[in-house]
Amino acid sequence: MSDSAFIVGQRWVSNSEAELGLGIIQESSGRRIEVFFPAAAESRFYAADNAPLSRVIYSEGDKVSTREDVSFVISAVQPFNGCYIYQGDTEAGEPISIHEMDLDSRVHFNQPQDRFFAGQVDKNSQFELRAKTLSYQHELVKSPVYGLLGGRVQLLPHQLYIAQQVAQRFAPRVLLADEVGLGKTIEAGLILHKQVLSGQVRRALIVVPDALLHQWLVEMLRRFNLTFTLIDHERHEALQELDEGNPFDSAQFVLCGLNDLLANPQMQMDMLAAQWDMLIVDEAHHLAWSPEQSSEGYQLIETLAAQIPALLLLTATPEQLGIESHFARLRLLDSDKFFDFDDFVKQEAAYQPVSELIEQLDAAETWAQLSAAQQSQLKDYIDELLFQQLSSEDQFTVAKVDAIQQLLDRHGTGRVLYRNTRDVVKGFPNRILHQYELSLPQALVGEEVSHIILPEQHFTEADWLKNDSRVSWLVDFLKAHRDDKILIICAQADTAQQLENYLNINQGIRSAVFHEGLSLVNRDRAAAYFADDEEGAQCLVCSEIGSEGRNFQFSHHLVLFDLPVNPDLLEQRIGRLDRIGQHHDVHIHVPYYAGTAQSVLLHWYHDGMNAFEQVLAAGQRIAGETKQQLQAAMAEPGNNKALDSLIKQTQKVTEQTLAELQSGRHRLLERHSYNESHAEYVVGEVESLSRSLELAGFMDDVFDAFGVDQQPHSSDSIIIEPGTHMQTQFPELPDEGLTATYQRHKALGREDMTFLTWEHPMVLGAIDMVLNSELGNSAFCTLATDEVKAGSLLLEAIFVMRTVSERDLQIQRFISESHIRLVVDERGRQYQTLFEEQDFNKMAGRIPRATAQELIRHARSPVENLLEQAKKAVVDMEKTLKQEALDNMNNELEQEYQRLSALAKVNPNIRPQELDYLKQRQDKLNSGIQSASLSLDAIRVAIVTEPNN
Ligand SMILES: Nc1ncnc2c1ncn2[C@@H]1O[C@H](COP(=O)(O)OP(=O)(O)OP(=O)(O)O)[C@@H](O)[C@H]1O
Repeated sequence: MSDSAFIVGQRWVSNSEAELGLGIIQESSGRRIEVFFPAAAESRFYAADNAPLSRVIYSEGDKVSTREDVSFVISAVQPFNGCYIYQGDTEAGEPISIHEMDLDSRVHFNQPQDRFFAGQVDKNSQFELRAKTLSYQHELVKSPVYGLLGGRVQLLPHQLYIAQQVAQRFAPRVLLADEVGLGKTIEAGLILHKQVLSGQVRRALIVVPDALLHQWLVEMLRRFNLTFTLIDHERHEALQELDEGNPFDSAQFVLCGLNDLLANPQMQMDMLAAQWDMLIVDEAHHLAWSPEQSSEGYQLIETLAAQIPALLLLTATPEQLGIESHFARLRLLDSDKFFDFDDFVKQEAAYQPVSELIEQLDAAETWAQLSAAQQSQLKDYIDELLFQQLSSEDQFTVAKVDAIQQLLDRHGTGRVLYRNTRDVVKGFPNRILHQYELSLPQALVGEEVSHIILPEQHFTEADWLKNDSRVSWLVDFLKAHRDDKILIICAQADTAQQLENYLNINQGIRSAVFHEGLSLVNRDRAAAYFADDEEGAQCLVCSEIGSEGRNFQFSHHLVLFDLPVNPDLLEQRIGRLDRIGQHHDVHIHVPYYAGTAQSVLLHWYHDGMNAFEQVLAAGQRIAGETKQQLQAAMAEPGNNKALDSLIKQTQKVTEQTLAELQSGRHRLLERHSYNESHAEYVVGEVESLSRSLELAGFMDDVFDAFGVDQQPHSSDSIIIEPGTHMQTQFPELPDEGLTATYQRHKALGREDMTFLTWEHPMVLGAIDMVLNSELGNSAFCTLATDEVKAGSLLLEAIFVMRTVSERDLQIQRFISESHIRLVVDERGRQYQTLFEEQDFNKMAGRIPRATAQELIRHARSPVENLLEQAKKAVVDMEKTLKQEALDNMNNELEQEYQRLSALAKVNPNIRPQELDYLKQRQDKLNSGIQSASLSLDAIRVAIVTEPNN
């Protein structure tokens, strides 16, 4: 509507000072008008014939507010003495009718057409940036690997495979049980990150042994940009004193030490009273349980696990304490299914034939190669249709892949348990054992050799350091390896402390110590001193506690000052160095006294089960089965016969156990934990979605639009700083600026640099900033072409599908287009195919702002007509797009539902909640899509001009 006579009481907006809000004509006498802007409490005077003002008239359906802040949707607009009366119903259902003078003055124009008519036009580049941002955002959200790009991690197939499999589920509950050092923390981080980005997890809680708090805090932040708040008892107390509600509600992501929690009942109560979406528990094998009784730690986690929907338990040794302990972890994941231990043991035994069948099927090239018994077993295990395909030779090869998948899906603890081994992951360095046999020092001659496991305990305390030959051996060793970082592990904290003190003070060796007697801060400090490349310690002496969960792969020499009796502890020790990121062979050095119990242990590990040079999947079990022989041999270390018999027996048990694991449940587990071709597909998708060059181009435009300065730093990196003209705070950009790279390989080597990916909070923040602000949603340009008559007006309109629905539904995923782009003329003819986006951008010329405002004042009515034409044209498109989205969604969810409910019939690990959730989700998505509509997101009006040439 155009209405330019100035009448007292009318509402107008300033084209050049839109921030003043809605103005009221105070006086209109002849050539001068006075406008009062109540929101800014300021008046302006203008010449009536060229006032930079736009008339504001609302239409039916617009939502407005009164100056008393009562809002309503306009149902009728009545003219009244040159002004308007707006009528409607308030939210409380009361009829309301107000003069336009009584409108709220604090309006802010953000709708494209309102801004356009108010003369607020943006640069062409900003309009183009907006359209590009819509496309990029849509592409991200639609991808099945959205959430897996942003980690500062190498793209390792075994981790991405698990993360993708697990994170796509509703409230996943799994046990991540990869072998030591294969990256369970990273897998948990990837899963959490993906679920956070997709809106499924808003609040997460991590509970870990106190010694690992700092490491988790740092890993989550530097690798995933997830900022956790550490709440220990001191912080809990401080927060309590502030009296601002439950201390655990003070942060979105919280990290806690298990022991700290156990010592503080109030902390436990507060933690249980808070709402969480995901719980992660590291080193979960510490939670002791038996059918008769469970530890306090177990009980606490059990209570938390019962009320938090998603649960990730991490342990490298799921069966460390035997099958009972394994069952205890599974119970936490799903107590409905794992409620009877004896039943579970029976089920476990039943996996063997399935596993064998899978192997036989895999090896067969034709149906006929399978025996009649195997064929009939398959008939029992798989779907009828699939069985028919499998048994007809021409379909055998294709059906075989599906049949194996079905067998894996339906049998075993598969869905709740993932375990990758070094055999699958490959590329790990060798482990090399170096044995140093020392003769018994004089002071120990006559001691009971069968007791010598920790030799330092057999000297007088004052002089063990002087007399224990392992110490002098160690000093020589360290001096001979001056340029290497050496990790030394011993069982006892006292030993570690005294040994380090001696190395440091008496021998002048740069060393650090790490044991349970130190505060967490001092432990982290010691680890950091050891990690420091330039001025750091040459060696770190750790007690057993140092051997759990820590990352010391920058070192490749490990000294085992003594040997633990538990094979899992031995594996934990070696796992500090033999982990992802280790680039050298790992050298394991063991000094020991000949003819003592200690030497028996060494032979048992090395000659009996090869535990130093390879990872043992079942060390604990082998230990259990050879316990008696071990004790006998240790009781008489000089008795070669006993030693021989121990070694032979251990070798036999090891061979048998490994063979069993290969064929039984472990083989099933291995197959289900890693599917090479799917893993490669996931890695490929992550790589192709990463598009670092495009991201750099996009961010150049964003920095430009928001006034952020950037300059090259070194190859592949930039320095970003707030510019002097920056008007709003730029997300995640500190005042002092930062150095960033778009390259993963660079980011992995340079942790001081920010790694910018499409999922980095700065990039996500920038995308939000563009799309949630009005930047670029109204533009005016020339269009140099001879395809349309010069002087005509065209409208380029961008529509997006909007819906009011919960974020975690991610409706965008089902909508095939990020936006609809239309180019129309006054008669509704469409030109978007003739002038494709890129071409239009190239042909679009700048119109100076003042000229644009002048033109807009005269073009209101034709532009309103163009808008009408565009809106008419999208009606059908909206229907098609919605129908497509509904079909896509129903297809996907229906298939998923069918698959899961078929599975639920045979696999008890499918929780009924998962099926309910799918149905509810489908319903919510259905109504979300039904209520979606195409809404105008941006407009660019073009005046056609003659081509320049
Ligand atoms: N994808 C990856 N990219 C880069 N570094 C990785 C990756 N995966 C793991 N790492 C590094 O390898 C080391 C081992 O990973 P992590 O701590 O997650 O293993 P883990 O299985 O939890 O070990 P443990 O069994 O000792 O607790 C860590 O230093 C981790 O940062």
